[in-house]
Amino acid sequence: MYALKEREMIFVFTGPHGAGRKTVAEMSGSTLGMKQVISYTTRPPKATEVDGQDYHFISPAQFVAAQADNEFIEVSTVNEHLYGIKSADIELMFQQSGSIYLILNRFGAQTLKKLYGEHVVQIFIYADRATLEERMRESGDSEELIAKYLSHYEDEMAYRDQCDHVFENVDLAHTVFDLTKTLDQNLNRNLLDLD
Ligand SMILES: Nc1ncnc2c1ncn2[C@@H]1O[C@H](COP(=O)(O)OP(=O)(O)OP(=O)(O)O)[C@@H](O)[C@H]1O
Ligand SMILES: Nc1nc2c(ncn2[C@@H]2O[C@H](COP(=O)(O)O)[C@@H](O)[C@H]2O)c(=O)[nH]1
Repeated sequence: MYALKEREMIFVFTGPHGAGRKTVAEMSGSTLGMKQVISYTTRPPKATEVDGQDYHFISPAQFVAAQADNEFIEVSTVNEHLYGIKSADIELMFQQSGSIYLILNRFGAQTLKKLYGEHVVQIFIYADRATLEERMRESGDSEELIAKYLSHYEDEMAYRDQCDHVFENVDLAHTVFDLTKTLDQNLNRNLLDLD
């Protein structure tokens, strides 16, 4: 496991699927010069997804081999597919930036908190169930997939109390504004004059 240096910080974005975690994390992350650690998954890519950008898409055999080599710091199964974060990727991203971010379900968030303690800031992004359903439908997810994702909604929502910051993502510009300000304060930079 990569040993963090004193000032290195990990921001974990968690919350229900489709809440906008990826969207807001990328927007605030790029403003603050943070690097994302991309997960590996055995899930097939969706039409709009790019390998190496959204996920590293690998076969179940490749995933199992990497797991046997102890390459993953954390592994989770979601809707019958495997997801994981490689320790080497955390180290690599820290070579490029003093703070990194990941987008994980509650199990991944919990694991990173356990491993890295005070270095981890957990950020919960959510929207109400009907809004998420509408967003998933708009993005072209099948009814079967929408039902699968929504079956985790209540469990993911219950994790909000474990998180350091909670944002309801209704108006995107508003969420990104508040989030960027919060991250900036967590980094003790106060570089941004957002008021
Ligand atoms: N505030 C918002 N208002 C309307 N649409 C939004 C808002 N935020 C994000 N979206 C849209 O909702 C969809 C889901 O967003 P995103 O992929 O960022 O969510 P996520 O929580 O990362 O989910 P996933 O589990 O797919 O990674 C995307 O089509 C995105 O453009
Ligand atoms: N615990 C982990 N959760 C992860 C990881 N990579 C992604 N995720 C989360 O899984 C669900 C499903 O993702 P989807 O892209 O298939 O909709 C979602 O909540 C992701 O944030 C990981 O490495 N570990």
